[in-house]
Amino acid sequence: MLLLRSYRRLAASGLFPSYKSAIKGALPLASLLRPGAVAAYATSASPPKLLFRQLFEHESSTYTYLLADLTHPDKPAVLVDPVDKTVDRDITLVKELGLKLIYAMNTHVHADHVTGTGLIKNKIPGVKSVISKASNAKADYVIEHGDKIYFGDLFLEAHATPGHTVGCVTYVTGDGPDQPHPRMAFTGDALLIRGCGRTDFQGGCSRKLYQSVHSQIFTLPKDTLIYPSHDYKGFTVSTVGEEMLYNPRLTKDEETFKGIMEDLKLDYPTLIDVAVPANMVCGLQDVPTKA
Ligand SMILES: N[C@@H](CCC(=O)N[C@@H](CSS)C(=O)NCC(=O)O)C(=O)O
Ligand SMILES: [Fe+2]
Repeated sequence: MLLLRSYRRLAASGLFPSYKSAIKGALPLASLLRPGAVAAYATSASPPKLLFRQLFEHESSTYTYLLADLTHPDKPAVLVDPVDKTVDRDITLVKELGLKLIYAMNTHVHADHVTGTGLIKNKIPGVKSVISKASNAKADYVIEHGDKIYFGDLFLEAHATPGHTVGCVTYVTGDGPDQPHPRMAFTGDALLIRGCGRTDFQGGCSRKLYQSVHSQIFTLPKDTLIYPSHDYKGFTVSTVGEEMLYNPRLTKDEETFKGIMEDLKLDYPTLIDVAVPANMVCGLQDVPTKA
């Protein structure tokens, strides 16, 4: 009876044929009464709470993430790792979707691109910048391990994951009835898909990175979705379980990992001398002063 009542509620929402027409034949009655079948409809028809978009900036191969709580009247939203070059695209999207951007957050002080945080703050008054205290960078809010950044009923919890830089954090969606399942982890450059961030500048340390990933990311539920700051190979998303099995660097023991990182011999990012000083102040010095 309870299951039928919940189907009636769904039918009333207009998403499914009415209860009567379903009974008449749109769906066999047996499937209506099978608890699994009805539960599946209830799950897929519940209004989505989380709005999630993965956005890409081609020059630096950077992902920016937009998250919002759609069931809150204000539709509060956060942007993770916005890039200066794509700020107008991101702001247009936020406006088109009717969201209220409240935080522009960084996973770390980026070395390869200038953050869009400063430009966004200038273009949307009221938006607050967020970065870790350990990064020593300037922002409206400096967060520490365990801090929760709320947008509506949803939140991102900061997990300190140093090693690529001293101040790297991974933002993880919360657990609980309101929070998205599976969880999502925005790993910055700590963990890339089938890779990881380099450890040869900005206080980088391969041992720290190894311990960060193993203690803070690989301990999350295996179905946790991994969303990194960059991808250079065409990947968009992975899972904790997948990286624990197939990451060519982090599946090795710590000593082997250290050797791999020492042998990378990557060129310094082209923009490092511009990007790091700019990002230490959340990109603000690039913002034209208002008349
Ligand atoms: N060629 C790019 C920089 C590429 C690079 O160094 N990427 C970083 C992340 S941005 S700090 C990295 O950690 N890469 C790891 C790897 O294994 O590639 C440029 O010039 O901007
Ligand atoms: Fe980085």
